[in-house]
Amino acid sequence: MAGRRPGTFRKAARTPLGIASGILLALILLLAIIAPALWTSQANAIDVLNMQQGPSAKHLLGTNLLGQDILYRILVAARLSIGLALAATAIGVACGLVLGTAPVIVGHRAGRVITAAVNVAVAFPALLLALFFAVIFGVGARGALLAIGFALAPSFARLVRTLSASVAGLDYIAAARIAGVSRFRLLTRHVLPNIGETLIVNATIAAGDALLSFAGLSFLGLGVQAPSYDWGQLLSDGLQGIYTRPAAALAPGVAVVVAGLAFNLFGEALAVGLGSGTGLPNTVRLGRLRSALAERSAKAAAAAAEDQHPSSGTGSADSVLSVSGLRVEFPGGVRPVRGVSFTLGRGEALGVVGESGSGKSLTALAVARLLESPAHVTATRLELLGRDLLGAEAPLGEQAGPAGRGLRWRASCCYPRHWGRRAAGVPGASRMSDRELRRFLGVHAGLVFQDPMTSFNPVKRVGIQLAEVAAEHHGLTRPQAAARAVERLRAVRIAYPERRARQFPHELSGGMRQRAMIGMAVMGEPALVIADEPTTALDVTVQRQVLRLLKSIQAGTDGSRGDMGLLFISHDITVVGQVCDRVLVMYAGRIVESLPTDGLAAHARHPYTRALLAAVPSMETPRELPLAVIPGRPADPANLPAGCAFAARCPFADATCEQSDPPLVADEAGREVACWHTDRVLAGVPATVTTTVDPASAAPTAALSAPLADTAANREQA
Ligand SMILES: Nc1ncnc2c1ncn2[C@@H]1O[C@H](COP(=O)(O)OP(=O)(O)OP(=O)(O)O)[C@@H](O)[C@H]1O
Repeated sequence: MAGRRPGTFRKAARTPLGIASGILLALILLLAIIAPALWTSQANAIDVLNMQQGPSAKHLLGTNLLGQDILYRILVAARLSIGLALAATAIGVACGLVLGTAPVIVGHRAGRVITAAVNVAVAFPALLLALFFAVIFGVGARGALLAIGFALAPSFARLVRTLSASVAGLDYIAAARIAGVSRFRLLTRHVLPNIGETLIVNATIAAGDALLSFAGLSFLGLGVQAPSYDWGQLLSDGLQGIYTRPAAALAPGVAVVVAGLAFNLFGEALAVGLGSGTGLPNTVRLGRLRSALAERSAKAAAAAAEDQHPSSGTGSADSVLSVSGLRVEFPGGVRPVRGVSFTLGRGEALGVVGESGSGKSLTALAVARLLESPAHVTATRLELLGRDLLGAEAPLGEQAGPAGRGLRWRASCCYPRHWGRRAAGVPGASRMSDRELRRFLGVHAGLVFQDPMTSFNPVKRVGIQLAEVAAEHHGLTRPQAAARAVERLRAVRIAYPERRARQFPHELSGGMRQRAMIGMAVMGEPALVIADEPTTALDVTVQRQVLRLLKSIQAGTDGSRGDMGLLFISHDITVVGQVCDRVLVMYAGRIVESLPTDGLAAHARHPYTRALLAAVPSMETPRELPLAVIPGRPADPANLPAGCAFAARCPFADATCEQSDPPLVADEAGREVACWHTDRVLAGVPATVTTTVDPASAAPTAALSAPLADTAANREQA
């Protein structure tokens, strides 16, 4: 919804259903425009010799009481019927917009009254409201128009309110608020443009309903009055002779149904098309998968090379999560995750660090099976508690895996709805259906996102949202789930949990929301919790509290089982050092180093890891010198070099680095690094041959090439 790219709306209509219903709708609208100009005289012509006749060659659908041709009248009535339906929908949308957005503009108290009134109005069936308003506004086309328009308003008001609430909590709205943007401007510039598409889809569907409602009112004699006529009135006229001339009644009925269906189906097609691309919080904007088989086979060779990194991805009986050869690709040759492998043991906290764009979040989302098309996720192994999460398709015939790994199977999945539908191919893994997989992940995995505001539904109370998880995945009754939600809020050290459970997300502070999010993630004591930069949005004090909380839950010092695996994603290597037992350093979609956090500064051998450590200022960092930064920019996942992706920014890089990507090699202590020059890195001897390092970044480069500064922080880490 928010931030949808231009053109997506048009693309949504390009489904088979969208095309068919679009053509039908266009024909009906064209008919409504041209029919009165072409056939009004024939429709109004009175033929006293042929009154109340059945279908004949001259009058294909017969004639009415005055001998007027029913077919021509149905064609001509299209304009009034459809015009009134569209006008009523416009009134409904306009009133809905006013009522739905009023609470934002008029302030809290008046806003609550309006919201309550809208909620009461929504409880009444729209047709009942239309009849009520029809009596108030009087008989006739204008009265019916206002009646149906106002009857539609409450549901649009509710929709606008819900949609506005869902975008109102987003970061950019908060930023605009802080910048002093007025409420009205906030609404017109930031909120409404982001809910426009959904409103249009709903308005299209509502136009079909309005058409039926008009036919109903006219049929009851409350709508269009003679000498004007619409389909409802023709239906009413035709019904008088239903037994002798059924065509006169059936034909206007068919016209109403066909036109109503065209609106509804077109709206549905738009909704399905647009809905498939809308997202999860913190997720990736999705478009269309364009991967052709030829492209796939061309990439296979490069993939094979990347997957040869031995890494820690062999899996073990005691591992919570086993990932091997995980890659994520987007159309256009974008390869943000390239053959990532790791295992996460029970009770282990594994950190993933790297600069922005290194592929950390996509790795987490792929593991949690949250990536949708056009993201193309493949892996040779993706198992949680030994169960295959990916579902596997037939092998692509690649048997050229790394020596000792034996036959290599390539599991592939693009759409969540395909989960489990593929034949199981990963040895030892059992296949799950879609439902089983959802349930399995719901019970055994929890997620904590960077911004809990976008992860919580803004219009639902916190307790209800937590309870939903328990009710859905743990089979608890409502009261049990509610009690569990309160208990979890207490466990994550939220004061007055009963009261907080009854509040909406926006009523909690940032730190509280994040703790509530953690509470939600651990509702069922999952085996795996993925925390994607959970403290980035928090101040340092709250950050410490949240980190401690996560650590205590993971280690079991808070009374929980203590065997939870924590996959902790951060761009801050010192935070990872505090929370995790082991760290994976990611660069350009690959793991370039894997080592224990204990003695991180002393043992880091990859220039990138050392650069990340050097970039952390400490109390002893000389204030007169500029802070060390990593020169240049992160590699573009759509345009990766043939050799080491870090070479262009690395002072140790030489021709070898530019030509070939170093494999991830384990030392005798089990630490893994992907660098051709670890000895020189440890000795702090930069390359003699200058590479393509950005000359503008020469000064910081010196900081990289020097051995890691002997600062207090580094000593502490060492
Ligand atoms: N839908 C998409 N289409 C194309 N490229 C994408 C898409 N989503 C993400 N990417 C690219 O994938 C790369 C990795 O993204 P990811 O979100 O995993 O990075 P990250 O390391 O988590 O960064 P951050 O710390 O900023 O969250 C980025 O370069 C990003 O531009």
